[in-house]
Amino acid sequence: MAFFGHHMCRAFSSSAFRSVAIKHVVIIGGGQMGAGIAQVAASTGHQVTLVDTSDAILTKAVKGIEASLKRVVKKKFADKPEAGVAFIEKALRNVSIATDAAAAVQSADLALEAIVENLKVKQDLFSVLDKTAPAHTIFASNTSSLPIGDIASATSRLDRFGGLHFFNPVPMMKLVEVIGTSATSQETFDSLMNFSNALGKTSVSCKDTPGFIVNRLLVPYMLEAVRLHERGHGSKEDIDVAMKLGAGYPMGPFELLDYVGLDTAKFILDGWSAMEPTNPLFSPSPLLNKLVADGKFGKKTGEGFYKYK
Ligand SMILES: C[C@H](O)CC(=O)SCCNC(=O)CCNC(=O)[C@H](O)C(C)(C)COP(=O)(O)OP(=O)(O)OC[C@H]1O[C@@H](n2cnc3c(N)ncnc32)[C@H](O)[C@@H]1OP(=O)(O)O
Ligand SMILES: NC(=O)c1ccc[n+]([C@@H]2O[C@H](COP(=O)([O-])OP(=O)(O)OC[C@H]3O[C@@H](n4cnc5c(N)ncnc54)[C@H](O)[C@@H]3O)[C@@H](O)[C@H]2O)c1
Repeated sequence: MAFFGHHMCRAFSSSAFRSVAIKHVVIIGGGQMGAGIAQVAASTGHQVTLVDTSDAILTKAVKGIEASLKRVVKKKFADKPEAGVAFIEKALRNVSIATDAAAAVQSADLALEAIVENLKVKQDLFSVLDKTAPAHTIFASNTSSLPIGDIASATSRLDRFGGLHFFNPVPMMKLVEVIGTSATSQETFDSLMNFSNALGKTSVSCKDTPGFIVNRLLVPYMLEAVRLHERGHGSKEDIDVAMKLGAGYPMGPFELLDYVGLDTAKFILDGWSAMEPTNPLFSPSPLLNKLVADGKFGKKTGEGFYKYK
């Protein structure tokens, strides 16, 4: 199968389902992305259920949301601290937590996953949710690199399945990539666009090609930086300073890889390398592999290319 050949054209199938006004969102995965999406959805008046595998993870996620909300209001309500407190309380009231995704989706308008970047695990999740979610519930994935159509294939609601790709840190990054597959209905696509806009984001429509727009450009760039360093052609620190001051990027490529998560970066690269083994942009990096094997996933584990403790 050609890497960029499939899922290219999106014909809108007619559907018995109208565009859905998304009010209750179930977000599966309470890590960096899931928690960030939950925060923004709750802040914009949506009812959110955040799902993960344990209460301990969920408690940490809610603490992270609270800390991030405090940073947001420090700027947004700089002159009105009381309004800031009310904003935080209102947002937190909109968030509930759960460990049973199949039960949580029974009242969902949208089920959005932000779990581990693994096709089989995402397919298994949606195949279970497909059985308990009402007919009108739209399914969406926040995948960084996998074809949405491949994830959707595990369900019977191909017309009500799309992609919503957010960026880290979600409260700060203004873009969402909205993805329809060849089977996504116009109504579903419109609902996803409306939801993204309701979150205050700028939305772009993307084809269902691996990496969509941003990651197809950003991931090869970050990996080229690692390879440049592996060749001995620059220190991590110098490369980061060079790209910040010479290209105006807010973070250098090593800082950004640590911020994204090296485990996620490796999942992306390994998946693309399996699809196109001869593409040099997707060739493996021994340094990245070693850091991941050592459990050094970046900022979230306290160490990656740099140390954070
Ligand atoms: C791989 C995936 O599929 C796709 C991806 O997501 S790729 C990654 C995309 N993301 C990027 O490229 C991020 C690049 N970095 C940046 O844009 C910026 O460095 C940044 C917005 C993260 C931080 O801004 P910066 O000015 O550099 O640093 P910093 O001083 O820490 O933050 C400034 C302010 O931003 C706000 N802020 C930053 N992170 C925040 C968060 N998580 N929550 C709320 N507010 C936040 C705060 O107001 C903060 O001020 P504070 O420290 O007083 O609270
Ligand atoms: N990190 C980024 O910059 C970024 C940006 C956009 C998209 N993404 C994508 O978002 C997804 C999540 O990335 P992240 O950085 O938040 O990862 P993360 O490691 O911070 O969080 C993943 C969370 O999912 C939970 N989880 C795993 N399997 C689960 C399951 N079956 N059911 C419920 N919960 C489960 C884990 O316990 C963890 O809390 C990935 O698909 C990733 O590619 C990541």
